Amino acid sequence: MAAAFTKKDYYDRHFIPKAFLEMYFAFHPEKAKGTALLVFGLKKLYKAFNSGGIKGDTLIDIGSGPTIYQFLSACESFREIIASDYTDGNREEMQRWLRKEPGAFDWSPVVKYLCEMEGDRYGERVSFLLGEKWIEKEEKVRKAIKRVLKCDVTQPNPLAPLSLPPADCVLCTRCLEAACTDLPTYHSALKNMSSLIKPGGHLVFFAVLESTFYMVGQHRFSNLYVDQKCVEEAVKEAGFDIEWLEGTKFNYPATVFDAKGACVLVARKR
Ligand SMILES: C[S@@+](CC[C@H](N)C(=O)[O-])C[C@H]1O[C@@H](n2cnc3c(N)ncnc32)[C@H](O)[C@@H]1O
Repeated sequence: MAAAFTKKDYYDRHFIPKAFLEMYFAFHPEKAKGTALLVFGLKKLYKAFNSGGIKGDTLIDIGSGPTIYQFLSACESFREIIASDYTDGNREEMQRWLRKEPGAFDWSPVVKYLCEMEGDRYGERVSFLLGEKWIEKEEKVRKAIKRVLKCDVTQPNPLAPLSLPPADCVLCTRCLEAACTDLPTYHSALKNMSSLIKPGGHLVFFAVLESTFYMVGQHRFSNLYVDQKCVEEAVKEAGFDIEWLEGTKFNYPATVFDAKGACVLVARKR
C-alpha cells in the first residue's frame, strides 16, 4: 500500500530544520550535484528580482522553512520582508540565524556565491571586494526580515488570525508541492496566496516538478506530483498572468529526493 501523504502534524513532529539544511544547503563546490536545486533557485530568483518590474514595500514569503537563500536577491527590491512557515521549529531556526545565535546555520558560502553572481553582472570579477560584500548582504537580509510568522497555506487567509495589508509580492519556494495533498488543494493554495497580493502585484513561485517525496534526515516527506503544465494551469486559474517561466532538469540520489526538475515563474495578479 502506498504511504499516506505527510500532513501538517507530521511536519511538526519530524521536520528537523538542521537535517534539512545540512542535506540541501551545505554548499561546497565539490558537492555541486547535491545543491543543484539551490543553485537553480539562486540564479532564477536573482533574475526575477533584478529584471526591473518586481519591487515595492512589502514581500511576503510563504512556507519559508528554515532557509534564507530566497531573500538574497529579494532584499535589494523590497523594504520589508515577512517570512512565514507552518512549523515552530523552522521559524525558530530562522530566528537563530537572524539573531546570530551560536549554532545557527552558516549561510556564508551561499551568500558569497550570490555576491559573486551579483559582481559578475558588471562583467568584472569583484572577488577582492567579497571579503566585505557578503557580510553587508547578510546584514541587509537580517534588516529586511521584519517578521517571522506562523502560516498555513491551505487556509483562505494563510496568515490568520493576522490580517495584513495586501503586499506587492508573494514569494513561495518549494512549499506548495510539500503542503498540498492533491491538485484541488494546490489550486486553492495558489488562490489563498493570491489573496495576500495587491492587484497588479507579483507572485514569484518556485516549484519542484515530477516528485513524490524528499528525505529530511531519516524521515520521508511527500511531494504532490506536478508537471510544468499543472503548475502553469494552477497559477493562471488563481488569477495570474505568467510573465516568464524557466525550468530545469536534474537528478538527486533516488533514495533522497525523486524530483526530475523544477521551475521558477514570475506572474502578475490580474
Ligand atoms: C521543502 S520545504 C521548503 C522550504 C523553503 N521554502 C525552501 O525553499 O527550501 C517545505 C516547507 O513547507 C512548509 N509547510 C508544510 N505545510 C505547510 C502549510 N500547510 N503551510 C505553510 N507551510 C507549510 C514546511 O514546514 C517546510 O518548511
